[in-house]
Amino acid sequence: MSLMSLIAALPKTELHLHIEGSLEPELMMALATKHNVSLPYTTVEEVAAAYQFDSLQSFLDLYYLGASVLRDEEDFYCLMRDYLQRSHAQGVVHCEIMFDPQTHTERGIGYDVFMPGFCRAIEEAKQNGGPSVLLILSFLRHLTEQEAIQTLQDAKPYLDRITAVGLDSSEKGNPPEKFARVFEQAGQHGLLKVAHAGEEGPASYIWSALNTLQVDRIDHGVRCLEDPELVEHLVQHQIPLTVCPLSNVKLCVYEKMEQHPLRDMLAKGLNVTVNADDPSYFGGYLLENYQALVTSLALTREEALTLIRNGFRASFLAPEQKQYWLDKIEQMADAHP
Ligand SMILES: Nc1ncnc2[nH]cnc12
Ligand SMILES: [Zn+2]
Repeated sequence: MSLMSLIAALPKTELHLHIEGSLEPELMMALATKHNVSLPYTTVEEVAAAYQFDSLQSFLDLYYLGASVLRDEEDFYCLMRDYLQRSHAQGVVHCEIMFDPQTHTERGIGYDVFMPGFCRAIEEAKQNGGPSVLLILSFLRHLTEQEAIQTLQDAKPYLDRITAVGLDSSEKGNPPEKFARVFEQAGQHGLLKVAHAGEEGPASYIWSALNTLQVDRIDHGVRCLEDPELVEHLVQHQIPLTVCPLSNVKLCVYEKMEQHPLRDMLAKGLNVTVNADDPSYFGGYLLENYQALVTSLALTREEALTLIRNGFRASFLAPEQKQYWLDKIEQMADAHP
């Protein structure tokens, strides 16, 4: 069995996935027609051709534009259904999915529209043997903390469906400490915490996410490598980093996949996981990320197994569920030496 066939067959997690970033050009065009939304593209090929980014911001501009076609409950249902079908086909058994309420509420589309759509698709996946799903409510960091506090308030009727809060969007100039109070409030509601940090922003933002926001995981975190003391801290406390290789290359964090430090990070003992981020914008879902690591970095079988195990260890699953999947991985790895 080839390494890629083994990776494909093993149960896997997805811990860093923006549902709005899984909007495929086909669905975007269909919804633009349905709602009479005008986009600067007329064909799926034109959409794909526009996905050339030179920074996080250049991507975010198109990501928010794309999300503007999502209008009614059925649209959000289709978005989640399509993502869960694709990830199921790739052997993903558990997903922790971010959604950006403010991308929708700013357009007058409320929780009462997107939450029922998401939840219907999640229930359906559960009935059909698809992945289990936990939801992460992510605040847009280019907006104010007061707006994030309002967003958390508005989520109150839905908190039983939400596991954690997150922090995404334009990183530079919007440090984690800007959101100290809203993360504290989220903690008081019993929510877990993650934050994008050290993607484009400096290593100091990772310290701030840990010390000020008290996050359970860091999304991206690759720039920790610029601060040896931080690396030591992350290794010592085994803080999970949800790394997204295709995203990092597409957004020019690294020029080429061959330059990606993922194997060095593993060698240092960092608790690294592999994830897709915004698969329809970055050229692939979870397996395409693994494929890139195997092809461009010569990822080994042991490293691949470590990454896959780390995904379950870093997840918000209950300990017995983690153990169930970790045992399955060992059985399957033993059966295919
Ligand atoms: N990779 C990313 N970084 C920051 N914000 C995002 N929103 C969606 N994808 C993102
Ligand atoms: Zn992200």
